[in-house]
Amino acid sequence: MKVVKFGGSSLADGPQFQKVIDIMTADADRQVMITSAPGKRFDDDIKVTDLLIKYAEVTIKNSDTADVFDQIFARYEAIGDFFNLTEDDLAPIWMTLNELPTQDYPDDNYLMAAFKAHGERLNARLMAIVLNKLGINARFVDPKEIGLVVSDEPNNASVLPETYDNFAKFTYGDEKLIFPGFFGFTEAGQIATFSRGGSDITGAIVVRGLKADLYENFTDVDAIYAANPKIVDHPLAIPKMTYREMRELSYAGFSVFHDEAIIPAIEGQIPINVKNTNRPELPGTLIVPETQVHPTQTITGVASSNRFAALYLHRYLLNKEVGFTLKLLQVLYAYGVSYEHMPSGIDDLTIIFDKSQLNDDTIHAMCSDIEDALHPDTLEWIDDYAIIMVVGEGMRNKVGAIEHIVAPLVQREIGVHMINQGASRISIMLGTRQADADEAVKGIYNEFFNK
Ligand SMILES: Nc1ncnc2c1ncn2[C@@H]1O[C@H](COP(=O)(O)OP(=O)(O)O)[C@@H](O)[C@H]1O
Ligand SMILES: N[C@@H](CC(=O)OP(=O)(O)O)C(=O)O
Repeated sequence: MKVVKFGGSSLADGPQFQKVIDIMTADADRQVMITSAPGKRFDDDIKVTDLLIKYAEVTIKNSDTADVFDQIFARYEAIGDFFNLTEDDLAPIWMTLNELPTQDYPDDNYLMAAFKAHGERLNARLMAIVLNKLGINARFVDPKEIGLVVSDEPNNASVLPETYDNFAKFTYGDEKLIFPGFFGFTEAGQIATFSRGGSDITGAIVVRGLKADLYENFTDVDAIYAANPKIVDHPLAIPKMTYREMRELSYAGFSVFHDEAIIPAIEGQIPINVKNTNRPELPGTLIVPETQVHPTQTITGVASSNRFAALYLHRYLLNKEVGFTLKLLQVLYAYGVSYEHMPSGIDDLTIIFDKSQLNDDTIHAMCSDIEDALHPDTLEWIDDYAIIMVVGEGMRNKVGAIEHIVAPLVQREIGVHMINQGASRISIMLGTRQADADEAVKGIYNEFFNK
C-alpha cells in the first residue's frame, strides 16, 4: 500500500484536483491520500493557510470577517464548481468555515491552530465529496477518528508515540482514505498544527502508522535538485539520496520536503519518492536508507537558509570559566528560547537561533539579561545570519572537500563566520550573512557540478 501526499500547489484548483484524482486512480496501491490546503495558483496568489491566518487574526480582534471568509470559501467553491458540485454538496464546507469563530478555544494560540488546520481539513472533505460524486469509493478520515495525538504546542506540535498504537487499531476496506495533513489533536482534544509545511509530517506519520510500502510525495517540481532552482539555473536532479542527506538539506532550505518529516519514515524504514503532480510519469527523487546508496559524487546538494540570527559573545579566558555556558542557557531557558547551534573558540562563542521564535522585545530583553549574567567584553546581535549546508554521503571518505567548498567563497570575497562539520562527516555547515547566501550557493554548486 502507498501513502500519497499532495502539496498545496497540487490541490490549488479544479484542474489540479483532476490531476490528483488521475494519479490516485492510476494505481490501486495508492490507497491513502494526504491533502494540503489549496496553495498558490500563480506566483503572487495567496495560500489558503495564509488566508486562514488572517481570518483568525480578524476574529481575535473582533473585526469584520466577511471579506476574508468570502475569499477562503471562494477557493473551495471554485474547485466544487469545476466538478459540478451543488450548493448542498458544498454546504458542510461553508458551515464549518462559518462556525470557526463561534467555537470555544482555550486561548488565541489554539484558536489560530484550529483555523489554520481547516485549510487541509476542508480540502480533504472536499476531495472525498468530489471522489464520491465521481463514483469512486472514498472516505474522509479525521485525525481525531484515527487517533493522531500531538503535543500541547498549538502551532508547533510533535506527534506523540501513542498515535502509533491508535493507528494499529484502525481498520479499513479497499476504499481510498482521504486524510488531511498538517494537524492532530492534543490529549485534551484540541487541534494543534505542525510547523509550516507540516503536511509532509502527517504523510510520514501515516506511512509509519499504517506500515505502508512507499511514501509518494507529490509537489510542483520534477525532482529534488542539487540546489534550490530559485537560486541556481536548471540545477541537476538528484535521482536517489539518503534519509540523512535529505534531513540536513531540508533543515537548511530545501523546502520541498519538511525536515521533521524524515523521522517517522526512518523509524519505519519506508522509502520516499518525491514526484511532480504535473508530470507523474517522471521518476522523481527516491529517499532511502544509507545502505541503498553508493555515492558517485562528492556532494549531493547545497542548501541555504536565511531564517537565522546569531549572538556573538567574547570574553578573555572564557575557556577557563566554569559555568559560563550554563548561565547563558539559563537565560535562554527563562525566555523559553531554544538554540540551533553553538560553535565556540577559546575566548568566544556564537549562538545561532531560528528567528521564527523571536521578536524584537524578546531579543532586547534576552541580550540585556545575558549582559548582566555574563559581563562579556563584546556582545553582538547578528540579525541577518544565514546557514549554508553542503551535504553528501560522498564526502565521508573524501579528503579535501572543504577546499572546494571554501575556494568559491574566497573568489567571491564572501566572509565565512563559522564552519562546522557534523560527526557523521556527511555535511559541512557554513555561517554567512544573508546578502551573501545565494552567491555562496551558486559558487559551491558550480565548483562541484559545473567543472
Ligand atoms: N533543492 C530543491 N529542489 C526542488 N525544489 C526546491 C528545492 N529547494 C527549494 N525548492 C522549492 O520547493 C518547492 C516545493 O515545495 P512546497 O512549495 O512546499 O511544495 P508543496 O506545496 O507541493 O508541498 C519548489 O517549487 C521549489 O521552489
Ligand atoms: N498548508 C500548510 C501545510 C503544508 O504542508 O502545506 P504545503 O504542502 O503546501 O507545503 C502550510 O502552508 O504551511
